[in-house]
Amino acid sequence: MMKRVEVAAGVIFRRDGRFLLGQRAPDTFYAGYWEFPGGKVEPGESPADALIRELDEELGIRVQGVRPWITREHRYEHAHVRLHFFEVAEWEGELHDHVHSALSWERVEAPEVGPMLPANGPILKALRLPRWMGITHAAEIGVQRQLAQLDAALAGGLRLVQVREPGMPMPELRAFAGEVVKRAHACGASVVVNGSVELAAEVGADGVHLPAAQLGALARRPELEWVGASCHTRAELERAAELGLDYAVLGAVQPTATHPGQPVLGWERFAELVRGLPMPVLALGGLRQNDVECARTAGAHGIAAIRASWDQS
Ligand SMILES: Nc1nc2c([nH]c(=O)n2[C@H]2C[C@H](O)[C@@H](COP(=O)(O)OP(=O)(O)OP(=O)(O)O)O2)c(=O)[nH]1
Repeated sequence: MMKRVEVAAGVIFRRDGRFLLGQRAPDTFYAGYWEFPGGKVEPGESPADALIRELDEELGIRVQGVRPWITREHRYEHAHVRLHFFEVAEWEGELHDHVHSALSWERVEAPEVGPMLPANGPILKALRLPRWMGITHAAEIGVQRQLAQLDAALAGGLRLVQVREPGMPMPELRAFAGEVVKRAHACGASVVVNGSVELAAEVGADGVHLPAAQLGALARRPELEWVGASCHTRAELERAAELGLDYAVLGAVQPTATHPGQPVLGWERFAELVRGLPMPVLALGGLRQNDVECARTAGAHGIAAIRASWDQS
C-alpha cells in the first residue's frame, strides 16, 4: 500500500477577490498543470504551519493567519495525498515565486488557466459556491412580500437561494419556485429547491437541498449541478460526504426564531464537527452578516440564513 502524504495548500485571495494559481515546473510530476501554492507537511508540523512556511519559501509572502476550508484525498500514480486546503485572506510582502513556471490570479466564478491537477476539480467547484445562502420563508410572510425582498437581496448581491417552504401546497409551491428561479437567473444567481429533485428539475432550478432525513434513504447523488444537505451531526456530515454532495449546511449555531428552544452548537463545536470534511459547509442558525468572520475562522465556507437574508432589504 502506498503511504499517505499530507499536503497543505492555500487559496490565496487578493483584495479584488481573485485567487492565486501556480503552474507546476517542468521537472515535477504533472509538469505544466496548475495548482494552489503549498507543499508537503513535514514531521511534527501542523498543516497550517506547513502552509505558512511553504508560502514564505515558495512565494516570499508572510501570512498572518489561515482559515481551515476543506480536506480531500486523492490517489495519484506516484502518491496517495491528503490535501488540507486553507483560505488565506491576510498576507503581506511582494510575490517572488521560486517554484512555478507561471502564476495567475483567477476569478472564482470562472478560472481560465488549465489543465488543473486532477485532485483539484472539486476544489474549483467548491470555490464557486456563493458565501451566503438566502432561505425563503414565503409561507410565513406571504409570496409577494418574499418576492419583493428577494429582488432587493439579488440587487444587493445575493447569489444563492434555497426555496424552503414546508406547508405550502404544491400548485402554489411550483409557481413560487418557478418565479424565484426566473428572478434569480436574471441576476446570475443560483437556486436550490428543498426536498424534491423532481420539483427542482421541473422549475429549472440549479439543484436540490436535501433535508437530513433524506440522506439515509438516498442511494446516490442526484444528477443536478448543486446538491447539498442539512446536517446536525457528524454522522450526517459524513453521509453527505460519502454521497459526494457539493455542500452541507450545519446548524443551529445560535438560537433562532424559527426553531426556538432547539439545542445550539456554538462555534467551537461547529469547528470540531466540520474538521477534515471534503466539501464546503455553510453555518446556519441565528447568524447575521457580522458573523461571517467567526464562521470562516471556524472552518465554514459561509452562512445560510432565513431572516438575515431578507430583513435588511
Ligand atoms: N501544492 C499543491 N499540491 C497539490 C495540489 N493538488 C494536488 O493534487 N497536489 C498534490 C501534488 C503533489 O503530489 C502534492 C504536493 O506536493 P509537493 O508540491 O510538495 O511535491 P511534488 O510532488 O511537486 O514534488 P516533490 O517535493 O515530491 O519533489 O500534492 C494543489 O492544489 N497544490
